[in-house]
Amino acid sequence: MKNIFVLRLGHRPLRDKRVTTHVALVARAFGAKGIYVDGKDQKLVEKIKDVISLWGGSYFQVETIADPKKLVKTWKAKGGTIIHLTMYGINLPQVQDRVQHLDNILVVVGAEKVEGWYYHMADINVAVSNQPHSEVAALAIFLDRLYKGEELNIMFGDSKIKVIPMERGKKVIRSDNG
Ligand SMILES: C[S@@+](CC[C@H](N)C(=O)[O-])C[C@H]1O[C@@H](n2cnc3c(N)ncnc32)[C@H](O)[C@@H]1O
Repeated sequence: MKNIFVLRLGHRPLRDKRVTTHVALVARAFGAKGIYVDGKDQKLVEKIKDVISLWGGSYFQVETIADPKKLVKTWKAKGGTIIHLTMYGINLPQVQDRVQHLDNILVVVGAEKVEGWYYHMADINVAVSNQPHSEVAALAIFLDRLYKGEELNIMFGDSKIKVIPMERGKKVIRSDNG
């Protein structure tokens, strides 16, 4: 698994609760090692930790941070790459070969308008099509191209619950008598 972290900018606890939760769930499910959320929201952190406790992935870090610019500067100073997902960037098919060789990426996604500073600091501003849509969709497709689809087979060895895939119906097994 690559060293991929997500930085979710501009989280507003009341308005963005659901979308930021989905950004975090996509990050965990599709092969990131953690998420930094710009803003204070302990409830959100607890919610993601509850999912991790049941579905596994205890390595996945969830942290709220007060100074996202410091994180970006530190990430770059340590030799990591900043990928900012924005509809104004270079469309993903044109940069995916370059991106697939990278191991150490901070993927930045916004909520509302993202400050120009992030566009300048990014090593690549990547668009997932040049049409407006959602940070959840953009992150999912970015991770899928980065891992060439292999993230869909991800297994969490420490999960307490496991889905038994079937064409019809729902079956899960639990190892914790829950
Ligand atoms: C709802 S959009 C807000 C976009 C906002 N109007 C702006 O100017 O940045 C929230 C986030 O979704 C992501 N996003 C939306 N459309 C995208 C696209 N086509 N490609 C990549 N990321 C996208 C970006 O990270 C963006 O900051």
